[in-house]
Amino acid sequence: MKMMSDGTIPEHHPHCLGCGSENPAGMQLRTRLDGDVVRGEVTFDRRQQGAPGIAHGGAVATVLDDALGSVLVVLETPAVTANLNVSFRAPTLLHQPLHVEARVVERDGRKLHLSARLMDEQYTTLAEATALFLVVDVVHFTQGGEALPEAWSTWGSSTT
Ligand SMILES: CCCCCCCC/C=C\CCCCCCCC(=O)SCCNC(=O)CCNC(=O)[C@H](O)C(C)(C)COP(=O)(O)OP(=O)(O)OC[C@H]1O[C@@H](n2cnc3c(N)ncnc32)[C@H](O)[C@@H]1OP(=O)(O)O
Repeated sequence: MKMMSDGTIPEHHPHCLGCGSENPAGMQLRTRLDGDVVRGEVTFDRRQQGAPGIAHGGAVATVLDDALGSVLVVLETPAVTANLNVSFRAPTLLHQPLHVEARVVERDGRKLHLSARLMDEQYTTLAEATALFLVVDVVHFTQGGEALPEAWSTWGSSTT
């Protein structure tokens, strides 16, 4: 299990590994492990706006997918999103601190069934996702021709 000394989960985006930079679309998502659940906080701003004052659904899906990616870091298991199903339960407002959580539901061979939830400050659900991740060999991530983070070299890459 891979964590920093303060319990936070290291940044898992290869392009900004270790630099404390932003996630896709400029979203800052810091995650930590709480029992079996990855928890994090995120605040959307105008860069993620869809309708006026409201986050774009694609940005919401990105945060949920990214929180699920943190679960992979905890598991130290290379996997990719095969299917992501998002239910939007209430408008996600910009400029509000939000809670995110993600967890493993079930593992069946290469198939990782995961779930994630985005909540407002009062923990009211705004969006929830179920996802199928498929465990892949590390070779999968070399297809873009970029160097892989050193930390990934110790991860289990068994796909069985
Ligand atoms: C050692 C170090 C390693 C380091 C690793 C770091 C880990 C990453 C950590 C951090 C990363 C950054 C953050 C991540 C954040 C979010 C993750 C993303 O956004 S990932 C990008 C978007 N996703 C893709 O680009 C996938 C594109 N798709 C593919 O590459 C393939 O389709 C793939 C690998 C997913 C599956 O291809 P196949 O050839 O390996 O497997 P087949 O034979 O098609 O399927 C296997 C089983 O899964 C089912 N399956 C496949 N796709 C399905 C789907 N969409 N829905 C339902 N079932 C599906 C099939 O029906 C089959 O099931 P049956 O074995 O017959 O029971």
